[in-house]
Amino acid sequence: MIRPGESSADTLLNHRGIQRVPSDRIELFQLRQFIDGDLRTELIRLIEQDRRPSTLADAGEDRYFRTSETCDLDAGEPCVRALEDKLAALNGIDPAYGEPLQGQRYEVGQEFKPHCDYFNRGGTDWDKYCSVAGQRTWTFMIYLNDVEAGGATRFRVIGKTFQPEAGKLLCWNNRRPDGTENPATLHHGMKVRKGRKYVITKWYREKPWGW
Ligand SMILES: O=C(O)CCC(=O)C(=O)O
Ligand SMILES: [Fe+2]
Repeated sequence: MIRPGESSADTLLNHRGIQRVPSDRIELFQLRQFIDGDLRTELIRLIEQDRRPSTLADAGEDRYFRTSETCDLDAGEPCVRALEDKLAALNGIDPAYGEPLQGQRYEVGQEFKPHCDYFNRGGTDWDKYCSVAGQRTWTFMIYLNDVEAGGATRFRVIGKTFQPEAGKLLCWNNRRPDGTENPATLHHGMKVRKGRKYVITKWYREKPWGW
């Protein structure tokens, strides 16, 4: 039996059309056309309405590390609920273990430099972000639009790059099979060169988020 806060390759591969990305270093999957045009339009509208500069845990010296804008999506909005339901059906994770959905918007020149989504144990912000819900476990990310140029997501340790494509979902386990954080999940939201990029990010935790 799988734990309520967990997903697995077997669960994900039950979904028609999902592909495991070949790598023996990460559990990483891609699913095209996960969400339709109406839902994408609604989510983009919400991001436009409520965006604020993106922030970082353990922010270092580099003010240009993450230059995008972020939107905390209101769980009461019907389109946000619809996306939560689709994610739960795909990954089998009890929604209590998820952080609230976020939207990200990148203008030309904006990026999120190479990083891992898990928090640094012992980092200055560990207690602030992890004392209740624990470490991040899985990441689910959905591209809401096609980008005219740039904006790919590059996993440089495993040499794989994903182009933004409206409705496409990427998801990966931030841990190795033994449960420790996996540095091979390092990824870079590369600069948008032309157009604008919108994505949804959903992160899960070891313990309930405490909604
Ligand atoms: O925008 C991307 O391609 C990556 C976003 C990302 O890595 C994040 O929000 O953690
Ligand atoms: Fe990330």
